[in-house]
Amino acid sequence: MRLRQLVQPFLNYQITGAENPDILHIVTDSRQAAPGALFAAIPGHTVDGHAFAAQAVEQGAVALLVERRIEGIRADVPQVIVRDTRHMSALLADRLFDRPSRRLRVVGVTGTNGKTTVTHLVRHLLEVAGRRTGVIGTVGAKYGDVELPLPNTTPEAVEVHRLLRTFVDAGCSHAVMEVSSHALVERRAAGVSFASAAFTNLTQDHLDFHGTMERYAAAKSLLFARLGNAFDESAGNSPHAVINVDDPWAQTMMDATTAPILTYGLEREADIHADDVHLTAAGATLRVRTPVGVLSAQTGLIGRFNVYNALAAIAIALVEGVQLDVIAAGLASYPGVPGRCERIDGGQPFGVFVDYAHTPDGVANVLSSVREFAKGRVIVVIGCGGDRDRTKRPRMAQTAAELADLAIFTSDNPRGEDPLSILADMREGVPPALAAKVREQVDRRQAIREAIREAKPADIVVIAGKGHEDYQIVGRERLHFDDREEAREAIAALRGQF
Ligand SMILES: CC(=O)N[C@H]1[C@@H](OP(=O)(O)OP(=O)(O)OC[C@H]2O[C@@H](n3ccc(=O)[nH]c3=O)[C@H](O)[C@@H]2O)O[C@H](CO)[C@@H](O)[C@@H]1O[C@H](C)C(=O)N[C@@H](C)C(=O)N[C@H](CCC(=O)O)C(=O)O
Ligand SMILES: Nc1ncnc2c1ncn2[C@@H]1O[C@H](COP(=O)(O)OP(=O)(O)OP(=O)(O)O)[C@@H](O)[C@H]1O
Ligand SMILES: N[C@H](CCC[C@H](N)C(=O)O)C(=O)O
Ligand SMILES: [Mg+2]
Repeated sequence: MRLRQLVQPFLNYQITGAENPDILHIVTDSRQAAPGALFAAIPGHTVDGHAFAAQAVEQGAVALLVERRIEGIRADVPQVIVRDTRHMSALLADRLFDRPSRRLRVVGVTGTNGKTTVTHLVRHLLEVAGRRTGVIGTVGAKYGDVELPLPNTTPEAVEVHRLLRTFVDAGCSHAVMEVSSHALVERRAAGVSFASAAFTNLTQDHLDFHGTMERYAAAKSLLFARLGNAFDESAGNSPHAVINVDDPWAQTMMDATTAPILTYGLEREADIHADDVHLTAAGATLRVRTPVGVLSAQTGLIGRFNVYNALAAIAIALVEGVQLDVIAAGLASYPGVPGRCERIDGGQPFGVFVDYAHTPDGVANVLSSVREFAKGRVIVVIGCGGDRDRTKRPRMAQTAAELADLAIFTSDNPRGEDPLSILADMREGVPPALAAKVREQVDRRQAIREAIREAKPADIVVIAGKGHEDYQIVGRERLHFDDREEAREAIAALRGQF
């Protein structure tokens, strides 16, 4: 599409020169600029993309999207000057890719915990119902048999629209995406027309970025505030807000939206309400009242928190018109998400789970869930990520020390921080009375080995915080490291003793 045609619907811009190049793609990283690219210069948290405009032009960019005119750029390269390049790059990508989100039913899932689990479960339910569905989130993008790695839970906006276009071209009718709070603040989902949006819960995380829980909640509520705007009804059902009514922040999300609301929960009265739940070591059985009838279901997902995730997925599937019996079949056949309570079985006489709990609430949930069926002790290996919310460290540590019989504190992704100082932050959360339950081993590999060597028959070892990650970020390096591989090796090393 020609540059002037691309920007024409947006009134508030200025453009330099008289050129009108053909725009083939939009890039926000100068290193990806190529002939035919429009380079969008984004002021980031670490550097300002405007500093790389000249480099983008050298690499072939034919136009620039900027917040101020950049001197020294060739006159035949037009500069489109706008107030907010992050926002405008999203809207232009939506237009360049021919509005892919309007050709799909896009479901957005937000909340502190459970997004990956819910999105993958929804994808499974929709696929069982015969709807081809793409997913975007922490473990990457997936459609059909294709899996693509992604740098963030919600990628930047141009990438989001590009992926949605890929899903349309691959014949998908639906897309399910995790919408993180960072993404909402940074407008990574701008221009996406959502068919429905779900809220799982809000507990402490990311206070380094948002400052307070109120601001964190306000970020999440942005997804509900815009729900249904510019929605094309010919595409299907009206957009719905799907809300976990048992969460204390539910009302904030409900107040933000003008869309119809479908609530789910276990405690309070809800449209989708589980009124008979049995948790077992193998998962859960549940009886769920819905506006269209009663559903008896069984799931292999472990723990009460996963019953909430299942209810969110049931609600979304209902909004998308999936029949109750198909939902029940889908719940029963769902294989689970990599790195979320993933069972590692190397023939050992104790349980080993790799889990992604990386918030105080996530740690409490996974440890209390395994406690319900553990016949022996619960041992946890846990660390906290560097360069992220420090205030959650002592709380995660305290929760681990309270709920486990033995907690081995170790490194997660130290990033730019000294692993020992992260351990010191964790230690501060442990009350003296619990100190005897805690050990420290800064080397994660050794910590996993120690936990597995320590386990006796019927104990359960939970390796928390890194889940599906197959790397460890130390300084600026990303080294291969996979908790599941490490656990298997540690078990194999003991095999003669079982
Ligand atoms: C704090 C934050 O959100 N950072 C995100 C942000 O980076 P940034 O604003 O710091 O970018 P920057 O490095 O300053 O660069 C500014 C601009 O210059 C460009 N640039 C830079 C260098 C160069 O040579 N040429 C060039 O053009 C960059 O491409 C960018 O457009 O924009 C980048 C591109 O979209 C993101 O990858 C990056 O995520 C970083 C890696 C990150 O760690 N983000 C975390 C906090 C995050 O977003 N997490 C959420 C939630 C996770 C969850 O709990 O689910 C997520 O959605 O992943
Ligand atoms: N509904 C829930 N409530 C509380 N904790 C949960 C819930 N679902 C999952 N968890 C815990 O949080 C961890 C992460 O789950 P999941 O990956 O589904 O969340 P997420 O919201 O996608 O996380 P992220 O913000 O990292 O993308 C799980 O491994 C589990 O320990
Ligand atoms: N999506 C989460 C992942 C945290 C996982 C943990 N392994 C860490 O590195 O802190 C975040 O961006 O905070
Ligand atoms: Mg996720």
